[in-house]
Amino acid sequence: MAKKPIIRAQNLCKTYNTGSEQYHAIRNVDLDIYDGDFTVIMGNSGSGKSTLLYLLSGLDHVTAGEVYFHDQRIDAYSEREMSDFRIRRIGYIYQSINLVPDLSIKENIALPGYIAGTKKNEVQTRTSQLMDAMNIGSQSNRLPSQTSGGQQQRAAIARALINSPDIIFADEPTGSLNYEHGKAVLDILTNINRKGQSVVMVTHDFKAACRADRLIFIRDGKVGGIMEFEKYDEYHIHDRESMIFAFVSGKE
Ligand SMILES: Nc1ncnc2c1ncn2[C@@H]1O[C@H](COP(=O)(O)OP(=O)(O)OP(=O)(O)O)[C@@H](O)[C@H]1O
Repeated sequence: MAKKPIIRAQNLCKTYNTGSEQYHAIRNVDLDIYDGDFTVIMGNSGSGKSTLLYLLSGLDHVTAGEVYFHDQRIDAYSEREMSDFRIRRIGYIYQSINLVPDLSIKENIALPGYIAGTKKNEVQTRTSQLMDAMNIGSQSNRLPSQTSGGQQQRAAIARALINSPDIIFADEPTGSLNYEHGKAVLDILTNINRKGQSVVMVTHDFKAACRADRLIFIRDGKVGGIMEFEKYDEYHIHDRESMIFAFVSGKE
C-alpha cells in the first residue's frame, strides 16, 4: 500500500537574523514525512536538524515555503490555531527533557491534558496508564530532580503522548542517557510506532538510527539523501548499523 504523507514541506526556508548577519539554516527543502513511519533525521552538528524539526512541528515560524499537515497548511495558521495544533496534534520530546521543576512527575505528564481542556478524570486515568506503560508509576509524586535521567525522559515521552497526538517529534531523546536508559527509551518509541504512531527522531547515534523506516540526511540545511528500510528487527541490527554508517559517511 502506498504511504501517505502526514507532513509535507514545500520549498521550506528558515533564515536566522543575528544583528546585521543572516544565516540560512534551512534552504528550499521539499520533504514528505509518511504517516506511520519511524523517520530518523541525521546530519552533522549545525546542519539544521533541530531547526527542521521546529518547522515541521509548527514550533517555529517558517521564513518562506509551506508546511502541510494532512493537506492542511499549518504555516498560515493564526497564533491561536497554531497553539491548538501544537497541544492536540503533535507531541514533542526535547533533548533537554524540559519538565517543569516544581511539578511532580504525575503533574508534568497531566499538564498538556488540562491545557487541552480534557476532563479531569480522563486526564488522570490516561496519566496513570501512561506512567504504567513507561514504568514510572512509583515515581509519580516525586519532583523531576528526585528521579533519574531515564525516568525523566520516560516522563517526557508520557507527557508528549497525553493528548494522543498524530505524530511525535523527538530531538535527540537519548542524547543525555546511558546505554541502558537510552535503549529503554528507543524501545518505547519503537513500540508506540508499531502500534501506528508516527515518530520523527533526530539522532547522532547510529544504533538509535537503526530504528528507522526512513532515514533523512541533512547537509547544510538541505536534504542530502534519503534511505528506506523494512521495519526494525533487532536480529539485523549489525547489518543495518553498518549500512547507515556507510550511507552517512558517503554523504558528509
Ligand atoms: N536562534 C538562532 N539564531 C541564530 N542562528 C541559529 C539559531 N538557531 C540555530 N542557529 C544556527 O542554525 C544552524 C542550524 O542549527 P540547528 O540547531 O538546527 O542544527 P542541528 O543540526 O540541530 O545541530 P546539533 O546537531 O548541533 O544540535 C546552526 O549553524 C546554528 O548556529
